[in-house]
Amino acid sequence: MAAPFVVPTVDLSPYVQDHGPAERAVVAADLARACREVGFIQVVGHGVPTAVTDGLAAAMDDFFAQDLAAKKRWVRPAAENRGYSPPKSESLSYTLGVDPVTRMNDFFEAYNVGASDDDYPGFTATSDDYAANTWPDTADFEPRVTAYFAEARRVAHVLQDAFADALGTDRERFAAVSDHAINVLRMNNYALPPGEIDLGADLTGMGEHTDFGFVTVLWADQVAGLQVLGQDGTWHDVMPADGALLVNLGDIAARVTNDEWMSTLHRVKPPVVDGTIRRRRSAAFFHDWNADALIETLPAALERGEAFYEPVTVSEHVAAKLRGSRAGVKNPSAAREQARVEAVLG
Ligand SMILES: O=C(O)CCC(=O)C(=O)O
Ligand SMILES: [Fe+2]
Repeated sequence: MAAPFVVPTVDLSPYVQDHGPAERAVVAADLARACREVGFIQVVGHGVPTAVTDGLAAAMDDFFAQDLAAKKRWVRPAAENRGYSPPKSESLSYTLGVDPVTRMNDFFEAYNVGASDDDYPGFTATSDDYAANTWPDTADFEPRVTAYFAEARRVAHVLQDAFADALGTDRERFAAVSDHAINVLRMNNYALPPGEIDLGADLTGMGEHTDFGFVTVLWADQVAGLQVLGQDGTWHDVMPADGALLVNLGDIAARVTNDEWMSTLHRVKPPVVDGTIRRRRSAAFFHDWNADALIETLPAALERGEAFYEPVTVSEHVAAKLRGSRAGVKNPSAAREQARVEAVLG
């Protein structure tokens, strides 16, 4: 029988506060097990001040509370992956190369910000991956979101070092491919006005998908809705423990480890209570590496077997995924993911 589904909790403080190598080795081993078996981790001891996450939540509330017309002033071209995405403008299951089960787009609305080339002295972007941010005019949106972005990026880099240790890989190897990383923070709001809910329909907050990057740091409300696909082939509700951030691996981590680590499928189905969606918020910080970095299987993983994936640049990989989500084109290079999803969804 498969082991019961549990998202392991890992205390990152030996890395955050730079305790000795013995304590760090224990953390690295715990992370490795979680990455192999689940692909999701409850991370405590991350050092993100509550005032910063409170500020993020308040900035999101102020922005999303506006009417749709006011929010639509901040829509940007899809290729830039910045600004406002209205409800039902994306369909995440297309990123996997499968049709959405309901053939209805996801109802989340989102605001995206990300790294721009100004953040990286000496680097000049040649693609849309580093588009400058636009900041809505709601009070203190920029300082509050920027403060959280910096913290989430710090946590992602701490995790990246710990992952290098866990994989027995030189930290420099990952640092070199992320010195101008495409980092994106997607702030998600799951809410639909009463009356827009057709109770007969299978409502999807965000369709099933895997994240594209190396690692995702996820802040979320303690409201049900996030569901993670277990090794048992069923969906499990996951919400952050008190004070925890959820961390999950993305496709880059699966590719470099030749699927020894899991880029786990997940989706969001917020609960409907008395005919109204229980509002839920989340903010996913995607640490995606440099646009021009090549995603290649690590030598240690190749010693264990033939590579499942062709090398691809981060930019090509992200573009193939986003074409699916935004333009309704099934991602043709997601064969392995597609097989996994179809095994579950039929
Ligand atoms: O809302 C959530 O908890 C998950 C969001 C997510 O998976 C994403 O933005 O990629
Ligand atoms: Fe995700």
